Amino acid sequence: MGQDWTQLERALFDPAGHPGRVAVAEAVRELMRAVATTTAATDDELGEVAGRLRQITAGIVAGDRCVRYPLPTGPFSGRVLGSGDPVFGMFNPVAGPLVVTIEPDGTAAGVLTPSPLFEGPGGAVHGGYTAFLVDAVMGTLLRALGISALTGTLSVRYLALTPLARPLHLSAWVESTDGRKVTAAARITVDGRPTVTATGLFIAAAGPAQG
Ligand SMILES: CCCCCCCCCCCCCC(=O)SCCNC(=O)CCNC(=O)[C@H](O)C(C)(C)COP(=O)(O)OP(=O)(O)OC[C@H]1O[C@@H](n2cnc3c(N)ncnc32)[C@H](O)[C@@H]1OP(=O)(O)O
Repeated sequence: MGQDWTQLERALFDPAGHPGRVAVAEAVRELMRAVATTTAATDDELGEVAGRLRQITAGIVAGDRCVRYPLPTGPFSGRVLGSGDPVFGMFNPVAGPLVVTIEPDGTAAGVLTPSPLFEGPGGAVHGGYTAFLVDAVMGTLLRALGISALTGTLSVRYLALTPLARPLHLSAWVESTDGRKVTAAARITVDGRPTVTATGLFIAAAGPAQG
């Protein structure tokens, strides 16, 4: 594996240089969780909170796209830090954020404790969300390996319900490459037990890498 990712992230994206943006994303993440889960506040109280929140939002000029740094292309290893990405972006309140590390052996490992905002049936994590996570960890791995590719076909097998409020351990690796077609695989494990496996057929860009 080539250059250490941490050298690259320092050059391209240093969260320490944007403490306000990182802090506001974290605060909004906490707010979303509180709003979606509170049983203590009355409807009147929440209506009053909504008014105050609208005042805060009115003081921030919104743009059309998430603020994000250009995505580097690999090969790199080490921890991936994201900016505006919805999976691991530290500037994006919707992001887990998933912490992804590209291992020296060319695989990816990630960990995330899912928010109750992503609850699906049976008090477990929504299957669309786990599909989102496995797609992202495979896509990130390919990018880190220097392959700029889009998901062509994603196949997800749900082995068991994925519990909320437990750390999800994600792993991804490349199965095979056939010209522009790259097959990657991923798994989610909770407490040592696999709950989701996935295969992604990624189609590498015919031209230069996209940001
Ligand atoms: C370092 C890390 C940094 C951090 C990075 C963060 C990254 C974030 C990661 C987040 C990750 C998020 C990830 C996302 O969210 S990616 C977003 C979701 N994906 C898309 O939106 C893709 C939309 N589709 C397309 O753009 C095109 O259809 C693509 C690019 C897929 C192919 O169109 P293209 O015109 O280029 O291809 P071609 O027609 O010349 O065909 C070429 C070959 O491919 C085969 N084929 C084609 N399509 C499919 C298919 N669907 N399944 C299976 N196979 C398919 C085809 O048969 C042919 O094979 P053959 O006949 O040669 O054998």
